[in-house]
Amino acid sequence: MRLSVHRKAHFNAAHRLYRKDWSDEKNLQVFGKCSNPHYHGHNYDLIVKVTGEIDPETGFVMDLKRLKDLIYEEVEVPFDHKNLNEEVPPFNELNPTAENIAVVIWNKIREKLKPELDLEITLYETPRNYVTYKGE
Ligand SMILES: Nc1nc2c(c(=O)[nH]1)N=C([C@H](O)[C@H](O)COP(=O)(O)OP(=O)(O)OP(=O)(O)O)CN2
Ligand SMILES: [Zn+2]
Repeated sequence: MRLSVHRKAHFNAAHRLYRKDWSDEKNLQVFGKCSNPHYHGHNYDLIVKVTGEIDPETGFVMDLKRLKDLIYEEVEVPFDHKNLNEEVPPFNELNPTAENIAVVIWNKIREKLKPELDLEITLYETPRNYVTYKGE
């Protein structure tokens, strides 16, 4: 029997949707206001879903305190109140779209989880725009 535990988290960050190899005009044409050279910010909401078997000894799929600490270390500390393009690798080289941010978060958390656990990330960039990624 497999079931899922979830942890919500939150961070604020600034970004600019932008490709260095495109002109400002092309960036503006493709990314619109999100390509503002002076950046803009979002209140990101994150949901981390971990799926696995219940450990018969602990009754846990995973200790949610450990998941909370993992998200804090891997996401909140490096991302919160940061300019993603300027301060948070790999977004100096990778366009910080919601999709790319979700994949980066997934990779960071995946490597800290036991292999038998499945991971899915839901990232809200605005209350109405969100992406999901489960490593497929
Ligand atoms: N596929 C994607 N499309 C867009 C992304 C993205 O990450 N992936 N990002 C943006 C902008 O960064 C930003 O999200 C602005 O989007 P927008 O729809 O204009 O949202 P609003 O600021 O108007 O706020 P709502 O609350 O969602 O109305 C654009 N596209
Ligand atoms: Zn944006």
